[in-house]
Amino acid sequence: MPVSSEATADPSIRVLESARFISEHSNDVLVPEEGVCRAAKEIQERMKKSGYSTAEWKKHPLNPSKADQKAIEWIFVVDSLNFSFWTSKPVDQQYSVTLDGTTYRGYWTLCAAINRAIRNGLDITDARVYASIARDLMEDVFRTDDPRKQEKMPMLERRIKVLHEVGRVLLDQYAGKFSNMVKMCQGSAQKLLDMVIREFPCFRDEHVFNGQRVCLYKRAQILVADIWACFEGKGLGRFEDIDKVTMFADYRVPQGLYHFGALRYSPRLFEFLQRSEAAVRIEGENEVTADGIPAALGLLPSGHPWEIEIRGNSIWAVECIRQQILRSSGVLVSAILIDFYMWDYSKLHAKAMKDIPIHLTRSVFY
Ligand SMILES: Nc1nc2c(c(CN[C@H]3C=C[C@H](O)[C@@H]3O)cn2[C@@H]2O[C@H](COP(=O)(O)O)[C@@H](O)[C@H]2O)c(=O)[nH]1
Repeated sequence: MPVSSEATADPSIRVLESARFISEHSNDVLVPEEGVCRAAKEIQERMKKSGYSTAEWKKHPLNPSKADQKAIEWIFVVDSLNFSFWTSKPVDQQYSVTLDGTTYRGYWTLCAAINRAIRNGLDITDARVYASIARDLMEDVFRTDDPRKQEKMPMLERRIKVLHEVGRVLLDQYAGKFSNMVKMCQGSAQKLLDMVIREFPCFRDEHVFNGQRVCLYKRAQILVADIWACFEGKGLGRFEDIDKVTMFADYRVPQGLYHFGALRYSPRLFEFLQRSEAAVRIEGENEVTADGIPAALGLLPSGHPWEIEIRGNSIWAVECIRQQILRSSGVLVSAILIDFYMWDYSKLHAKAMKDIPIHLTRSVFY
């Protein structure tokens, strides 16, 4: 199934076609039918019991509690930097940020650091601030408050470059506000995705797999999904075509899908992933390649076939789960809510998943 390479097809449709193409041409990752059925049953029951909905989004203490234009600027900066938090360090050495007595790791360090900066008087969600922010200021934004910890926020240089790039475009063409781009899409998530992918190269999560261009658009789609969830599908977060948005291909949800049996790796891939975590723990990620991406033994370079197989099959697995839930119960669940649920579940049950390795890629895409 060749991927519609033309930009005419909606971005999320291009992602879904890419996911199907990747799944049909994978050698080391599989979406087992019986695992999908088991996962669909389990996930649907759990989501129903927890009453999982967009209302959950604002309940998290680090997410904006009010759906307004400030929240949109906050979501835009966070989702511009929403990539590559994984660490091979033991928990007590991991980079962390503490806010209001809670210590955060992984993705949540980004949100805690942004909120701490705003409280300290630096409005890091204002394009006039971040479009030209200096390195020392960004080091302070992401400082850890535990002097015993050596580890820092990964890929600081790339994060500064991303902020400069996206801030410049907003100031030059959208009066410095991402909410102006949201208003221009007239309630179409796909139109907004098109604009984001066109205007911001760092969101252009596209690769070549098996000779075909494939689109994964993880950060562009989660940006739209976070706005939709924050506004609970109303006002500026009302998108009549939101249901086309797919799962967001990161490195955490594949772990949860594997745990539920909806994803399987070949023995050689599984063993490589296990060894990588150990290798990176010993080796560290010292040397940095030309474009500022750290390289080391055991890392999967961005665009590696195995990385694309894991990410593409994760999108496809969630689509199969979504279709299985519809078939078995007549209930239409969005890929977004399945994704949000699976991500939260994977974080909550990290211990139960510790023997399922994640792939280690340093990338600005996820
Ligand atoms: N597929 C998917 N990937 C997601 C998220 C989120 C955060 N969204 C939550 C925030 C508000 C809503 O309540 C959402 O639940 C972050 N990530 C990705 O995970 C990785 C971080 O993992 P760790 O190192 O373990 O923290 C990294 O690639 C990051 O880009 C999601 O929802 N889905």
